[in-house]
Amino acid sequence: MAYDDHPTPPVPRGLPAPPPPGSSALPPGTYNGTVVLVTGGGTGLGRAMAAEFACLDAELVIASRKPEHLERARQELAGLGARVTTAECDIRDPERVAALFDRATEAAGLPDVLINNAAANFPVPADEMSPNAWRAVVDTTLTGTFFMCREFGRRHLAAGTPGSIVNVGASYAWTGGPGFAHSAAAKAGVKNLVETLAVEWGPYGIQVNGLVPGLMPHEDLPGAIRGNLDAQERQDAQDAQSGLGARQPALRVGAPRELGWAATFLASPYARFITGHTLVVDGANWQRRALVQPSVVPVREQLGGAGPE
Ligand SMILES: CCCCCCC/C=C/C(=O)SCCNC(=O)CCNC(=O)[C@H](O)C(C)(C)COP(=O)(O)OP(=O)(O)OC[C@H]1O[C@@H](n2cnc3c(N)ncnc32)[C@H](O)[C@@H]1OP(=O)(O)O
Ligand SMILES: NC(=O)C1=CN([C@@H]2O[C@H](COP(=O)(O)OP(=O)(O)OC[C@H]3O[C@@H](n4cnc5c(N)ncnc54)[C@H](OP(=O)(O)O)[C@@H]3O)[C@@H](O)[C@H]2O)C=CC1
Repeated sequence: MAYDDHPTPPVPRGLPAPPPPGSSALPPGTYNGTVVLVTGGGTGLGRAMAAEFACLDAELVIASRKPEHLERARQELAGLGARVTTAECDIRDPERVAALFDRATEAAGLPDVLINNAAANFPVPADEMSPNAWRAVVDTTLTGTFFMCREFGRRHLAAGTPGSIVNVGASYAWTGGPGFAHSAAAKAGVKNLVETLAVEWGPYGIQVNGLVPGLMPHEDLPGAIRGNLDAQERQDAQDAQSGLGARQPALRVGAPRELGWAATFLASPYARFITGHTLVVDGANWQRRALVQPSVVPVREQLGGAGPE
């Protein structure tokens, strides 16, 4: 067939939209009798994942620093019919992490599933990053995740019970994250931790997996990150593109419930032989590369004006 004889390719429409809210791939009641602890479960993607577990009859424990985040989510999850315990906890403090597990165990039983979703992040050029800014992000995202895993692992090892951990990551764990040196380094550590702990704890029935969201905007995004995305949207408007979706191979951004469906699968009985794996839910955005990339704009210029909120 000559080149000119090829049929006209279809108009690109991107990846199909996900099923509507309230849908599930797993059987009803999959998490009946299962306690699921979600850190950062009061906002954003943590709240969305907690909602998917709730729809499958999990009993939930949601934990983070701010009671107003937890109370809002508690009401929403209770509206889905879930039993919910809230617990204030700063995951950077190992004693408070131990106290969180005590509270969860007293209220609901030792959690069977741990979703390590809490993290901290803001854009800042590496050369302008203060030691405290580095610590705030790495201590939360990497060290806090480790403290949570350690407490969960210790208690299950002592009890002789199986369990499942899902650590939420980010794709710049593989690529580096210009403008996010602290978070990218911490997420690389989180991915590595998944691989180490899966081997250490597999013999005791504890699965450890990673889950990486792509761009999934939501109303709780911190102002500094929202501002960064808004700046790109303004640029798209100048380029006559149509929003952030146009920058993705999927031609759309992700819906938070798509992450929830992946989390409920990874921690379910149907994924028992999957461990040490990090699943990326991002419509192949992180693999997008070309020999010639868009013109380089130094991170310091991209973030001009960005500073502490
Ligand atoms: C556009 C592409 C985006 C890709 C993103 C992909 C990955 C996405 C990851 C996430 O979305 S992670 C979740 C993000 N959510 C949060 O971070 C919510 C929780 N965040 C917070 O509570 C705060 O923002 C915090 C600063 C991270 C932590 O609060 P904490 O009370 O512990 O710290 P502070 O004492 O307020 O600050 C510590 C230190 O950091 C400096 N700092 C804070 N914000 C900024 C900023 N925007 N720019 C530069 N520096 C900042 C702050 O000044 C402190 O340093 P010192 O002044 O003491 O030196
Ligand atoms: N949204 C996106 O597009 C992407 C998100 N991610 C990852 O997804 C996860 C969720 O992010 P997202 O929902 O967007 O962001 P949010 O800011 O909504 O969630 C972060 C959560 O972490 C909690 N948290 C922060 N610091 C601590 C701490 N020290 N101790 C306990 N809890 C804490 C916050 O609650 P509180 O303030 O009450 O403590 C908040 O609920 C993160 O791991 C993030 O890195 C990765 C790639 C893309």
